[in-house]
Amino acid sequence: MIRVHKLVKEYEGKRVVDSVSFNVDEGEVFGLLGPNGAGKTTTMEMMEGLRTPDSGSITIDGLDGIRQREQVKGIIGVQLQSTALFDHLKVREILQLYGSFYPRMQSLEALLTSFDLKEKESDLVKHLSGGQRQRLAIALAVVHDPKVIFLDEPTTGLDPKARRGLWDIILRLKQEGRTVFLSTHYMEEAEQLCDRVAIMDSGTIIDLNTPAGLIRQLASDSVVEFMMEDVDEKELRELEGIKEIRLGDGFEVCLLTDDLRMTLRRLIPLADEKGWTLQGLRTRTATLEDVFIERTGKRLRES
Ligand SMILES: Nc1ncnc2c1ncn2[C@@H]1O[C@H](COP(=O)(O)OP(=O)(O)OP(=O)(O)O)[C@@H](O)[C@H]1O
Repeated sequence: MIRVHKLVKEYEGKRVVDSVSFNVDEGEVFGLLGPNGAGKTTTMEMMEGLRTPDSGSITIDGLDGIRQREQVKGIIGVQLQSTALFDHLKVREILQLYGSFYPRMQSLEALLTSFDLKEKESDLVKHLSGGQRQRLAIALAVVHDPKVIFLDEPTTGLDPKARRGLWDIILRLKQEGRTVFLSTHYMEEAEQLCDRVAIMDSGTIIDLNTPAGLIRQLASDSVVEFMMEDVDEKELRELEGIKEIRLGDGFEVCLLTDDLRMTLRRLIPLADEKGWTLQGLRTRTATLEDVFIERTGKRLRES
């Protein structure tokens, strides 16, 4: 459905998108994951026809994303940042207004119902909660029944309940057969929603796979976390199974292991012997966040 080939964008001589290529299949939810400044928004805005690439090509449903921008606009939907919504219009009015920009519009009633905005239809946009505003922003992106939807960090700043509400909506867009292109800082979101994820850092795609595939590539599959004062990294490194040690701010220790059972069997007696207190010891399986740190050495923005 989407083909991006060797896309390049420079600002003041600095390459912020550096020969990026990927394909997005019809009907998939494709995630672009990366830290602040990685180049996600610039990439998406070139795909949306809002910025012109310096070189490279974009094809969306067979149309040239650079030379056939007007036709592309008819088949894509772009979620506006909620701050850009017209605060002084009512929910129903803004949906009608956006619908009027296109030759055909989805049924207003169906939109209000499926985005859970029926009760709010006569409320002013400025009186909506964060989650309701985001639902409205996505409803506005699909008023013209587009094949492809671009969502730029749709759940940033939302509480967990509102975020999950939006996830349901995004999965429904997929069930309707639409292709969803999503940028996010939230690992859990990428794991839950995306069929495939491209990891972007410093203007390039450094990995692209299914969430499970990315995690499988990790050298370690489990993580042991605890808090400890005066970390003896050398002793910890010699524990069986340890692939990597990450020390966080404060006293946080994170051990990545490919043999959780053996690591724990050695860690506990070692802590007794040395008189270490391992506060809040817990284990978990590796996540996309671990993949991201391993590949980039960076953390994504904290949720
Ligand atoms: N119009 C512009 N002029 C100059 N530099 C820009 C412009 N837009 C973006 N940049 C720079 O390009 C780089 C990539 O920015 P971009 O917004 O694409 O990153 P991002 O991955 O979307 O980050 P975020 O998650 O913070 O939105 C950043 O260093 C940014 O400062």
